[in-house]
Amino acid sequence: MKMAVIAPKTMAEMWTTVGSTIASFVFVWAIICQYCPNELRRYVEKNTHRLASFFYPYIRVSIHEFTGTHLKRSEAYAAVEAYLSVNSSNSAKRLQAEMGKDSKKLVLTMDENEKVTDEFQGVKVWWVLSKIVSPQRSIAYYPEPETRFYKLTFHKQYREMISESYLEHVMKNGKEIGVKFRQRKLYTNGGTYKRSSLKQTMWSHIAFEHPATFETMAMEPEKKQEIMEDLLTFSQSKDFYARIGKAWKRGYLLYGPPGTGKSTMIAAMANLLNYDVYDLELTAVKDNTELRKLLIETTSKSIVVIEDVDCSLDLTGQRKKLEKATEDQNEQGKKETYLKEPREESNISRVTLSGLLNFIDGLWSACGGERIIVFTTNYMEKLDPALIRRGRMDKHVELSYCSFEGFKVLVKNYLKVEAHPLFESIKQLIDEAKITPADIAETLMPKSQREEEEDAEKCLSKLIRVLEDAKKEVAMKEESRAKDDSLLQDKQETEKSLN
Ligand SMILES: Nc1ncnc2c1ncn2[C@@H]1O[C@H](COP(=O)(O)OP(=O)(O)OP(=O)(O)O)[C@@H](O)[C@H]1O
Ligand SMILES: [Mg+2]
Repeated sequence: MKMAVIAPKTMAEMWTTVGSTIASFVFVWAIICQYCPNELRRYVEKNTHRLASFFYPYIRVSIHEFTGTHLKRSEAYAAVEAYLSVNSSNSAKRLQAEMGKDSKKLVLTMDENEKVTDEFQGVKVWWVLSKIVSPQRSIAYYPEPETRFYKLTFHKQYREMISESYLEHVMKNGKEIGVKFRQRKLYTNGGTYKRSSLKQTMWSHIAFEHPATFETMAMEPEKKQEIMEDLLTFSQSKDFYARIGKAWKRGYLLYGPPGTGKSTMIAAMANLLNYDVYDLELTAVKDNTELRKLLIETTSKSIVVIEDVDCSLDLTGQRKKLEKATEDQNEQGKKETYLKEPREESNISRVTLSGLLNFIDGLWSACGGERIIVFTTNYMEKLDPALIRRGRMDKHVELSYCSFEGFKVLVKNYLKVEAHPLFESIKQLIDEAKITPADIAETLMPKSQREEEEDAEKCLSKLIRVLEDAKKEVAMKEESRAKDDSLLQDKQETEKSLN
């Protein structure tokens, strides 16, 4: 009974003493800060830290999302994030949820300031996710620049074991988990988002969910097989590239008329290799420096795509104009004039051909590794030869009008038909009709579920009519071209005879 009366009083007294000691310490510290010379202040500060760490038995390790001058998200941070999402999300009470692989399941990761415990070989460690908000706010409308970091705390007696075995275990597992569970992403640089700090990415992304595969692509089987083998060989050739001293990347140029499957093939490539896709909108890139920054921010195991590269920039023109300027009087002056011209209009992209060439195979292009660069174009002849020479664009793939082999793939995909008496007529027509897989796909598209099951014949008959019309059109075009050619020839001969 006596104890029960005395204990609260003693506790209260004790807290009063602790409180007044802290208050006196703060008071003395404030006086030191205000009146003491800097040297003395630094001396007191240093020794206070030493004293504190002498009594504090724990060690802390921070793993930042972006570090110092690094422009890329830290791989170590990503590995810790993945590791903790699997190993410790059960013990965290506040979690963040993000869509996982193929949008099937939510992946949970710990929320900011949440503390979780992990155990390794009987040793307990603690992880906390924190963030630092930079005191310099750039522009009021944009979010404050902030960086996040994981803080690992463990007892100092396990220092060696944690720094040698545990961290290695976290990195190894985290990377494996990251590859296994990550939702692949489709990135673009085309948005209106502006960077508020160096540490925010220039790419925005959504989940990559394109269903195209090489199996569903209409192409000659041998050509398809060759491309698939080339891609798989590339993805397994890390050591080979290191041995021959070449950056681990490969360039693909896909060319052909519209609707022949260039974009579809990029999706099929990404699905085959399990890569992310960076769809680079070149016209939205301000200049070569921004292009380089975008490149540095791409991760490995990715495909960087520039669609319709002939339309993206006046690459051929740029070079020609430059050459002309060089030939003209006052070489240097003219060259500079041209280069400065677009600066007046701030929206015009100032990416140059040499900037793009550097992007593909300059020194920076090697960072990250395991990257495929794909250009697509409808007009290969419009491109500067330097841009597409072998070594830069290692593989040139022509996607052309639909062949009979391609048709068989499409009809199997769309109508689930592998053989039909009407196939023979289609085989006779298809090469001369010069029709794209996109047009065939549209004709074969069942208008209802019933049609798919019951009326393949109707679709195939319709396709035959479409092919016949297309064949007639091709014949007419060829006839008119022949007429034009002969007219031109006549004109030239008349001119020659007059001269
Ligand atoms: N080779 C192909 N195999 C299967 N489907 C195809 C093929 N080519 C085209 N298609 C179909 O046609 C549509 C358009 O194709 P896609 O966008 O890939 O053509 P593209 O060559 O990229 O055209 P563009 O030059 O206009 O960008 C696709 O949605 C796809 O369904
Ligand atoms: Mg396309």
